[in-house]
Amino acid sequence: MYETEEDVTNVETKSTNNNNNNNTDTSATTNEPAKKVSEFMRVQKLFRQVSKYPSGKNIPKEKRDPIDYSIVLDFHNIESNTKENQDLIIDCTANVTNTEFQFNKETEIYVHPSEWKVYGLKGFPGFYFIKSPFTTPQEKIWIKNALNQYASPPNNNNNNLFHGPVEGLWKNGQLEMMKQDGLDVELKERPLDKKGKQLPTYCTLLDRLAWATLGYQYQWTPRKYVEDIYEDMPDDLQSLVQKIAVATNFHPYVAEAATVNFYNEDSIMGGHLDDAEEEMEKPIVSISFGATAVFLMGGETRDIAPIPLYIRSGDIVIMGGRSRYCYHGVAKIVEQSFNLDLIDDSDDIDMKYMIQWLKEKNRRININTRQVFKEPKLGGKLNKLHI
Ligand SMILES: O=C(O)CCC(=O)C(=O)O
Ligand SMILES: [Fe+2]
Repeated sequence: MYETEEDVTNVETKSTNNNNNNNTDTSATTNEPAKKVSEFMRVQKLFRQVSKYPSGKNIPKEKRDPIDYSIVLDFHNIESNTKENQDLIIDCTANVTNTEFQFNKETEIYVHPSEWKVYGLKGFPGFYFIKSPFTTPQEKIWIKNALNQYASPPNNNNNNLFHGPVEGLWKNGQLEMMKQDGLDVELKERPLDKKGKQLPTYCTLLDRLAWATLGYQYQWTPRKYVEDIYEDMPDDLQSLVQKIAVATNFHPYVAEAATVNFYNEDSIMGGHLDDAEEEMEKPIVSISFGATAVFLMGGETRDIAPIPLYIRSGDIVIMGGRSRYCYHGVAKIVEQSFNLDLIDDSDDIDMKYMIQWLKEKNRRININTRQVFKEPKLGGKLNKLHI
């Protein structure tokens, strides 16, 4: 990962290691000179709105031409698909739900596998789509994990690259939000970063949060994993994806690394391959929460037109087999698509603020895991697992 077409052609450079929200697309305009664009880029552009008047002034969001979503494949509403898309959908439910899962305490609130709906895509062997198997409380647990734990040291994230380790990112950001709401909280002075400058507000850092890494910490500049840069993989994430691997016949599977992506209403992820792993025969297992994405599932070159499909809150995508070698990306976060079931009316104040923060910018969290080594090493901790 991630050399995108933007990087290659310099049409729009997406940097992964600076301090800006690297996913944010600020470039959509119709007045670009005609260029030879790949099929991947052509489809990606169908989901970009003209954002500037010829004068260069910004067009307000509500005045932009609406996007035509009619070609987007929807596994949640099979009947509503175009005939072409219906022909691509393979119902694999029976193969998967026959598998017996060991449900344990942490996982018992998933919908039981016998009730899962699982689909494949014609022409993409090894690709599976599991319609959200999470209950709403379970979705909230993953959101909390991502914000509290995954985006904090010792795991790396894009803010840490720039400022050095930022402790308590969510906790401190929430205190700032509570203060803004007029609540009686005391804010501590923000520490200095690695360059000796005071950290920006935690809310600013949360707004810029674009990615975090788990397990073997992917090194973005040399584009590789380094054997001795490893932090513990969370046990609950390991347990979840191993069950998915059993269900989809990729067992045994050891998640040794994960990328956690934080999207907002303006984010995109350009077409890319995830090919830094020595082990490419094991799938990428990808879970998402919050807003809905238009995901592009492409071919082994950018010259093949990708299939746009919706990924909603709680859905799981498995890219194994040949689909592990295919270009993919996120073309659009669908306007006002935040999963309203997540709105929290409990007494859990942290959860309430997390959901509010996600909803206010139609945010989406994606967690995707990979096995890195052919002989999994898990940072020397493999014997902890029972696979
Ligand atoms: O957000 C997604 O659904 C895709 C993320 C992805 O492809 C990646 O992190 O490599
Ligand atoms: Fe990817």
